Amino acid sequence: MSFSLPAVAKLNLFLHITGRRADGYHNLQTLFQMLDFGDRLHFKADNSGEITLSCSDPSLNGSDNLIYRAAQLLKPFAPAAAGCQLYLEKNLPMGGGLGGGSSDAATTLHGLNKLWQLGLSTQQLAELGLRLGADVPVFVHGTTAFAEGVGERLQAVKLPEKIYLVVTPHCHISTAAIFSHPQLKRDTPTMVLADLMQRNWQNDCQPLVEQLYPIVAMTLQWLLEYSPCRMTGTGASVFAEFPDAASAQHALASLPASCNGFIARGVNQSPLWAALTDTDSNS
Ligand SMILES: C[C@](O)(CO)[C@H](O)COP(=O)(O)OP(=O)(O)OC[C@H]1O[C@@H](n2ccc(N)nc2=O)[C@H](O)[C@@H]1O
Ligand SMILES: Nc1ncnc2c1ncn2[C@@H]1O[C@H](COP(=O)(O)OP(=O)(O)OP(=O)(O)O)[C@@H](O)[C@H]1O
Repeated sequence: MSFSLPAVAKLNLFLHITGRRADGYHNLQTLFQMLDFGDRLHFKADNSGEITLSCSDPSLNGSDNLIYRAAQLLKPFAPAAAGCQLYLEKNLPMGGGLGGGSSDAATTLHGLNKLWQLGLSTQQLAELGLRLGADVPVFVHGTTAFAEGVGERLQAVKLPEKIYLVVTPHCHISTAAIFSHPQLKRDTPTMVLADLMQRNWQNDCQPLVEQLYPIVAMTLQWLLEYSPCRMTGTGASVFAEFPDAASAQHALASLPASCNGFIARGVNQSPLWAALTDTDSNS
């Protein structure tokens, strides 16, 4: 059996940090917007009992890849002879706040659950995924969602499916470094979702990241000429909403050389779900 599945990006439309837990992790309130753009993972079953992974970007070939680690988490649920060959087509920038690695891990969990016919529920996959990272559960559920806790308490939200220009300045920002920084704002009051939806949306990591990485501040200034914009996650990517693809394309055409960018549509449900249904009907 073989098939391929998408691993899409997310935006944090707002990101509030409401406190720090004893284990160092932070409690958040965030609105995850799924996009229709991302990586692609190819799955092939074999009877080797081994997991092999190769990537379009060879720097990702190691066993610390979240895809490999997700596959290892599922291996104990499968017969000893169950093996797989995985190939990652990497399209998303890394360390960009778009959740690429987490999304790859979530797609791996769904893909191998199918390939090895494990019959695990989405909830079981999300709980396993949380061991790999706070962003993995939302990609396992694959819907635009409001999240609390460290990002694992999810409530699906339906939003208008808008066009976004996503711009990633050429700098790598470590999520752990931002969350452990003494100057990070960690005291935004917890609010109910209805109030959060009414307010101006903000990202509590943005002021610190703009200060530490002037290129992020400059990219936001450039994008602001076209449309109101914000940062996603802990950066470095920033995004703005556009009324249509043509106006987003107009801005993308004058992208500074210090950045990469792509245009995507916000979707309420990840295309992963439709692709999983297709593999059902093809297998
Ligand atoms: C910034 C976001 O992308 C917003 O969606 C996520 O909160 C980050 O999720 P992630 O990359 O999956 O994060 P993890 O791989 O679990 O953790 C990376 C680092 O970020 C810190 N971290 C992460 C999530 C969180 N709620 N609080 C944290 O303090 C942890 O100290 C950890 O060392
Ligand atoms: N499959 C993967 N794809 C990308 N990065 C991976 C993967 N597996 C492990 N990594 C490691 O994780 C780091 C962060 O990658 P990722 O692209 O997920 O960051 P991010 O978009 O900032 O994520 P988040 O928004 O969840 O913080 C990379 O620098 C890389 O070393």
